Amino acid sequence: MSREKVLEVRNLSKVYGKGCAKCFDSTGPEHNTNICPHCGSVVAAHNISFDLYKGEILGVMGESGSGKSTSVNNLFFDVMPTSGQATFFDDGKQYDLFSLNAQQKRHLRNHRFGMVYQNPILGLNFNVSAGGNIAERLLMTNLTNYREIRERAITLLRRTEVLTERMDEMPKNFSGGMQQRVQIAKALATNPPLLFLDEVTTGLDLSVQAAILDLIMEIQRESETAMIVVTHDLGVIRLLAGRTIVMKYGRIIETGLTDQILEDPQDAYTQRLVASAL
Ligand SMILES: Nc1ncnc2c1ncn2[C@@H]1O[C@H](COP(=O)(O)OP(=O)(O)OP(=O)(O)O)[C@@H](O)[C@H]1O
Repeated sequence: MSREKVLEVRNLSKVYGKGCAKCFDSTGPEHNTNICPHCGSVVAAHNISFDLYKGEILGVMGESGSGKSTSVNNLFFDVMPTSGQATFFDDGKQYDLFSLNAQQKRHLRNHRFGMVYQNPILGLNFNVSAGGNIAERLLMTNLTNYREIRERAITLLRRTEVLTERMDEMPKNFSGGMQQRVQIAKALATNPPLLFLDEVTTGLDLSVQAAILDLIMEIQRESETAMIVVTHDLGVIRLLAGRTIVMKYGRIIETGLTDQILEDPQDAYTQRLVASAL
């Protein structure tokens, strides 16, 4: 795997609420809470640091409420961080993500990042056809010709194994698995170098989950897209992620190669997570 850095995150923190001077020292795994006892604010993420390389899939694992989504949503600009830095490296350019203006953020979201949410309603426009959803994203690129856009949408839907006969139907008529495939097709429309996947198989039937995970692995093999996969599911981590971060009460409690973490977890919490999945 190439070691070209795509993303560098340093000391990212997010507090929901007004916050106080004691928030960080009074929360975290050693306090068994992410709620500050002094001011009631939620320390959703604190001191999150990691690097991501081209072609790599990084897993972010932890139980519900541990801060996984918050950490990723900061990077996709869905949430504003309380503090920290994140640098995105793209085509010889460097972007300090948390200092960008609204237009620059829009540019990265529309052209260079892709996001697939657990809930397809967040990633798809349910009032527009499947093909139209992809066209919306393609229109943000240089493609303006109707036929070219439709052909590219067909290619993407074929790639994600959505029947192209159904491309003019609304995604609300589709099964959950198909909605996820359309979301993935839409996210890939601009060939983004960075893709965020947040619990994308949660709630789907096991066989549908397996097919979506296969698709993600195929995409990784054939493109150099770097991905961050957020999940509470150890099976997803095992299959997809080369390296993994384990979070608890807003902190990273363990990080390393996925094989190592699963075979020899160092932290007691990770040991319990791994044991419970056996
Ligand atoms: N808008 C918000 N306002 C207040 N608290 C929030 C908000 N969003 C998230 N939180 C809190 O931040 C903490 C981390 O939430 P987050 O969604 O990042 O966790 P998660 O690990 O992704 O969990 P899940 O898998 O359930 O989504 C939780 O305690 C959550 O209740």
